[in-house]
Amino acid sequence: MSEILMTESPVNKVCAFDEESLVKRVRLALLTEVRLTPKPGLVDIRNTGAHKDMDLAAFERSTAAIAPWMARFYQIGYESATGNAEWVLPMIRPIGVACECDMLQVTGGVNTHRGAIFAFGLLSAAIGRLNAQNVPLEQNLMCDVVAQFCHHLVAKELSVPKGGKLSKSESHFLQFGLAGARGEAESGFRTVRTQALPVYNRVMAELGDTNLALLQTLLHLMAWNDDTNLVARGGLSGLYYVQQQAQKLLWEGGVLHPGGIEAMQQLDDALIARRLSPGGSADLLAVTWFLSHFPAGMLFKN
Ligand SMILES: CC(C)(COP(=O)(O)OP(=O)(O)OC[C@H]1O[C@@H](n2cnc3c(N)ncnc32)[C@H](O)[C@@H]1O)[C@@H](O)C(=O)NCCC(=O)NCCS
Ligand SMILES: Nc1ncnc2c1ncn2[C@@H]1O[C@H](COP(=O)(O)OP(=O)(O)OP(=O)(O)O)[C@@H](O)[C@H]1O
Repeated sequence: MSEILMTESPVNKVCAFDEESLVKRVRLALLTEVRLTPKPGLVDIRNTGAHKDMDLAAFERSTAAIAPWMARFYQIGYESATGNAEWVLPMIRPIGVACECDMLQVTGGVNTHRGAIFAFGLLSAAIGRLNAQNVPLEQNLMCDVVAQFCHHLVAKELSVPKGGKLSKSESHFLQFGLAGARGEAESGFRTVRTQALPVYNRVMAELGDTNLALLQTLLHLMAWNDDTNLVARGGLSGLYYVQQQAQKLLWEGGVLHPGGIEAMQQLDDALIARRLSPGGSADLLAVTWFLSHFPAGMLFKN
């Protein structure tokens, strides 16, 4: 909590959170996610999951390269304070592309953090905009602003084929109705707000153990998030396989049950054997951890 200044007011907690705090907090969110172990199919300390082209060191280099860019996203959000929220995404996209270039340079061309850059780029711009408007930084307000930035994004980018070969994300949407990272952002991170944060908060309140809380939250994300990474790698049957295995583990108590960590390792082995990696859920886990440091605030309608 060191870099967040919290002052209690009778109505809510108000956070003063500047660009430097933001960069540090995003860096820590990404490192916390990748170092969390054991994560089924994902890169962690135990192994490289279902990936042959990336490892923990690549994620650490990638994190160091992309975190400083969050200050740029923040600035654009800050400068947008009196403008229309829908203008923000077209303005941060070139910054996102430049940030992706830095990522690719340090990973030798491997996509370690594309989904994370998108999610944290949007959140950073939302924080800048709220700070400039002198509005308290609350989870639900930040997510609401992200939803405003992404208004109609899925319809605009995925529902109208541009001719020629469909992109991976267009075909996930047009064939299966799955909107991936864009859909999650347009909903103001609905899966994070309705699934992940409540589980994370409950385990933290009961046990105060961040690792267990994050692993249990990851299982919930794997059980309910329509992760298009899994579809890209294993088709719809790959997505359903992971969702069913995670649900089964949760019925048995997940990692809070004796033997739960071993069961998580077995699921890791099963996903590696099938080349399945829930990368979208890993991104949302990092977002969950990041948002958990802010007060919840009023319920957001979406
Ligand atoms: C919207 C983004 C994520 C989409 O890119 P793309 O179409 O290549 O998407 P793709 O379907 O491969 O998904 C990208 C990543 O999203 C994550 N993801 C997948 N499913 C989900 C989900 N349900 N929820 C959240 N994240 C998910 C995964 O990490 C995945 O690797 C973004 O990278 C983008 O806008 N790319 C275009 C170039 C650009 O403008 N980049 C800068 C963005 S700031
Ligand atoms: N610990 C992690 N391990 C693996 N992927 C992760 C992890 N954390 C986040 N991710 C997300 O998963 C995505 C990488 O997944 P993947 O390698 O399947 O994507 P791809 O490059 O689109 O596909 P492919 O490797 O099949 O060409 C990244 O965008 C990243 O945001």
